[in-house]
Amino acid sequence: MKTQLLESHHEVIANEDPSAPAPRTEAATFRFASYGRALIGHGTKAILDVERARRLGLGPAARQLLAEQPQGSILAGVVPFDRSADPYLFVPQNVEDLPMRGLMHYGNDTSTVTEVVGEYNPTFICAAGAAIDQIKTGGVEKVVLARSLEVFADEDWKPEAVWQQLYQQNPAGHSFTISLPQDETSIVGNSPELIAGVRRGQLTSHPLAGSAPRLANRTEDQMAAAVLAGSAKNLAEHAFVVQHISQALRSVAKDLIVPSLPDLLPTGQMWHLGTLIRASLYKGLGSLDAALAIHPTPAICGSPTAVAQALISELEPEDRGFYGGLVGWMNQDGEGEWALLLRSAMLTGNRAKLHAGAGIVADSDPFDEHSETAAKFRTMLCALGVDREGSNR
Ligand SMILES: C=C(O[C@@H]1C=C(C(=O)O)C=C[C@H]1O)C(=O)O
Repeated sequence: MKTQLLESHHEVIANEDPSAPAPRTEAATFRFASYGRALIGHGTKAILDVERARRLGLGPAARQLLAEQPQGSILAGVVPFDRSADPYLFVPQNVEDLPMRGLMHYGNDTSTVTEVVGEYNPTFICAAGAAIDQIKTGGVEKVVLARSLEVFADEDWKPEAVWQQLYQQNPAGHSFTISLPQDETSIVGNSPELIAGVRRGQLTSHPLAGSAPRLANRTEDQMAAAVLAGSAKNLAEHAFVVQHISQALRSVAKDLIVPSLPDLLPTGQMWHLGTLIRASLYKGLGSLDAALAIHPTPAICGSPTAVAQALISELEPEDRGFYGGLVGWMNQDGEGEWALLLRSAMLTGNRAKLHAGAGIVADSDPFDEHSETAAKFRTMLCALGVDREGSNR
């Protein structure tokens, strides 16, 4: 799919020979794997000027920057959860489009974990209780609260190794790394949620809301999925997200096709309710415009958006940064993929900082929501080597 997306790309280096040695891509500034292929960006040719983005709007500024680049360039990067904070979007010096199977050379060779800090988080439980009180008072229906966790290793984390682990565990997700220009930090993750994908003008969005942890016993796991699919609370929460997104997409697309019932999406660690929405993107717009029209969805923020966002700033002890934002890429035809930035970690030296959140509604139980975030952490924890035996689905 990506080969077709980038068929006009003059810098693509094909690597279809299965006997060829795995290309080494340790120095990549961007990696984005989905559908069995990966875009690997090297170097940084240009960075989107945040002043230009403020002046023109992020979507138009991104398209303008791409139009100034040599044919075949792509824009890659991250947009924060908070739309008023600065994005980090850049044009890699060159980009390769490679089959994932040719890239997997790390195996289980990740750093050894020495300490995990924050597995039980009473502050989150109190914040969830306060959010439930606010919801019952009125003015806000749902707020998604997140918490963080730190994992330390005996040596520096290797973003590429963690990325390969994530892909191995969840090949159906969108596995990414981004090297940030400051602090020698990389963001790495495996998102199950496509906010906007565009190919030949056709837009797809696959919002998720409503979750349950996967279970080791096969029968129990199937039961958990069936319970989720029949849960009135989760179905209502899901329908609400789909309605919000369908409405928001009408500003950038037409001919929306919205299934009336969600499907069940399994990741290695979670079951989710998901709805595949399809539409035709208006001419002249790109995949980033579509993603920005939806972001932040009630699945990561809450509803109404502004009230939920204010409550998140009040109740969460730290700024989310890029967690809950967008990660992806776009080419000069506007095609591309933007995923929700979650099931992720910021890697700085030997420290990994993880985030996970859960949607709080009037009948939520703070302890259950804490458990849901614990289940969502498992994607990254397994990739980092904590609890790897729980990742064998
Ligand atoms: C907030 C997270 O996940 C989001 C919330 C979900 C839910 O409430 O069911 C499901 C998927 C994501 O949209 C996270 O993984 O940190």
